[in-house]
Amino acid sequence: MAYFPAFLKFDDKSILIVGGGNIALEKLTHILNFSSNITLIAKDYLLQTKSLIDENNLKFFKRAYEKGDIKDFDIVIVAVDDFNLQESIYFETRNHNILCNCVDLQQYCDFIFPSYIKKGDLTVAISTSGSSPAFAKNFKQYLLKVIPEDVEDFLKELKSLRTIIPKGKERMQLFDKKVKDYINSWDKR
Ligand SMILES: C[C@@]1(CC(=O)O)c2cc3[nH]c(cc4nc(cc5[nH]c(cc(n2)[C@H]1CCC(=O)O)[C@@](C)(CC(=O)O)[C@@H]5CCC(=O)O)C(CC(=O)O)=C4CCC(=O)O)c(CCC(=O)O)c3CC(=O)O
Ligand SMILES: NC(=O)C1=CN([C@@H]2O[C@H](COP(=O)(O)OP(=O)(O)OC[C@H]3O[C@@H](n4cnc5c(N)ncnc54)[C@H](O)[C@@H]3O)[C@@H](O)[C@H]2O)C=CC1
Repeated sequence: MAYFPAFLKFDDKSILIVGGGNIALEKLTHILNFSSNITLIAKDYLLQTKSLIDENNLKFFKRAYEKGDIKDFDIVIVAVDDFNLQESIYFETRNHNILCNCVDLQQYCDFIFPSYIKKGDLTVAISTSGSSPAFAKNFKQYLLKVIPEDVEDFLKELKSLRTIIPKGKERMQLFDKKVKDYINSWDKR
């Protein structure tokens, strides 16, 4: 079954990352763009992970995961190099109202991380449903070259016009044309 693409409200969720290595660092970097309510538990932390923790004043514990650690969290990301621990934390979360992501075992993921672009209010998320994360990453890099920097300002302008112009057919047509013209102009840049 395919994954349902949705944009989650993150700033009211408490997030636990188990692990402090390369992949925990990647997941942490991505999540920090949307929330700072993040706690980490790991036996060891990469220097770079520890710097991000300090810069963002995050709560962290330098120790092995213990059963029950998940219970106060809404979202748990298990970024450890231990498949048994990934599996057992996933099954622990089944007794709670917790969304779980295990970095190696897709069958134990309630959600998967997309590759994404964020420019102001524009977010483009790319997933291959786990078929090829490398494709998701490289396709993002391609799209980054296509989408112009000023898209952020263009969206601001549209947002403000939507508050001024009354709703209705005319407004729909006006916005449709304005956006078409803007996107068509990318080819000529
Ligand atoms: C299922 C998923 C679960 C999840 O992590 O949520 C998952 C799982 C696994 N990834 C693996 C490998 C790699 N992952 C990346 C990169 C990214 N992986 C991400 C997401 C996801 N990875 C989810 C599916 C996303 C989708 O496609 O829909 C991205 C998009 C987002 C992010 O990490 O935040 C981020 C790019 C971010 C960016 O730059 O934009 C690279 C490329 C690289 O690092 O250069 C490689 C090596 C090349 C390759 O394998 O393709 C392995 C095997 C590990 C091994 O071989 O040991 C597994 C486990 C398995 O498949 O068994
Ligand atoms: N989903 C994805 O995008 C990808 C997933 N992976 C997978 O991610 C996993 C992690 O990879 P890396 O971060 O590179 O490994 P790493 O060796 O850099 O980090 C592993 C981390 O897990 C922690 N850890 C291990 N056992 C623990 C325990 N019992 N309690 C608390 N912390 C514990 C270690 O202290 C360390 O911080 C690997 O199994 C790899 O196959 C790899 C590439 C991409």
